[in-house]
Amino acid sequence: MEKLVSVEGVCKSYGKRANGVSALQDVTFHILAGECVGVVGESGSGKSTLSRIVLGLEKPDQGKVFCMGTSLFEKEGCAMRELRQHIQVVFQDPTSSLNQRIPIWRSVLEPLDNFPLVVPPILADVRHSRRETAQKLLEIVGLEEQHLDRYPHELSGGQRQRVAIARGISLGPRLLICDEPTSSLDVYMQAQILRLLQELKEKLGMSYLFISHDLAAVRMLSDRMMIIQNGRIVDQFESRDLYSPQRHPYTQQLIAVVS
Ligand SMILES: Nc1ncnc2c1ncn2[C@@H]1O[C@H](COP(=O)(O)OP(=O)(O)OP(=O)(O)O)[C@@H](O)[C@H]1O
Repeated sequence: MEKLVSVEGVCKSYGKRANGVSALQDVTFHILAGECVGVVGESGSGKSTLSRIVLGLEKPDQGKVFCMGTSLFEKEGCAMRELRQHIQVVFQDPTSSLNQRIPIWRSVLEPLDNFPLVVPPILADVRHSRRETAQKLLEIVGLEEQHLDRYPHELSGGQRQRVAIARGISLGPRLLICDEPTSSLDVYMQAQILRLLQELKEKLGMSYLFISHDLAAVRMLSDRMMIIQNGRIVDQFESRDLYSPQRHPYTQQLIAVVS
């Protein structure tokens, strides 16, 4: 199967070397087309640094990231922009990722407005109309027409996260990075958003890099899992093998904490 993303020997430090923080150390993994790879780690283990690097927002000090066979940091201008269109992200806090001053329908369209020539297959029949495009995107994430003209503060946290997901899928990306997408929600909403992500994975066939400190959530959605500790991937396995006795001692510690 096609390797959609390859991360090879990535290292990243912040601050001066002697007393700096090593956020990622020799990180290597890949994501296949249509696959969901989960990353679990404690606070400060390097998860968000990894997502920023795969998004192309931060350069690694060492190592390479390939997206669809092209090195992410060797491209510039239009080529980089085109590559970025295929990697989208949903962050933890939907409130800060949505503009409070514009209605939901305009927020949903922002990524498409930045790429006016992109017509993802799911929007082919409505792309001629901005309003219909926004409505279709909301429908796909389980919101209704009545939500189009509301402002972010007029929605619940779970509904705002659905809007953020609608934006995330609007360009028909090959990879959706979900960086703690359920952490700001209550348990009931968390389950709903996980179910939505699961449905979208099946419907749209995109890959996910699903980042969380929640072992159970990651296991539910992921085909494969990686455990990150102090910037290093210490364990990688098929999700069904989470409880295998062969797991790394640190993975076993994480399991013990939640069981
Ligand atoms: N811009 C930065 N400047 C300095 N240090 C940073 C910066 N970004 C991250 N770090 C440090 O790098 C390490 C990894 O941080 P990162 O945010 O990637 O971890 P995380 O696993 O996402 O944590 P959390 O779950 O709390 O968000 C931490 O020690 C953090 O303090």
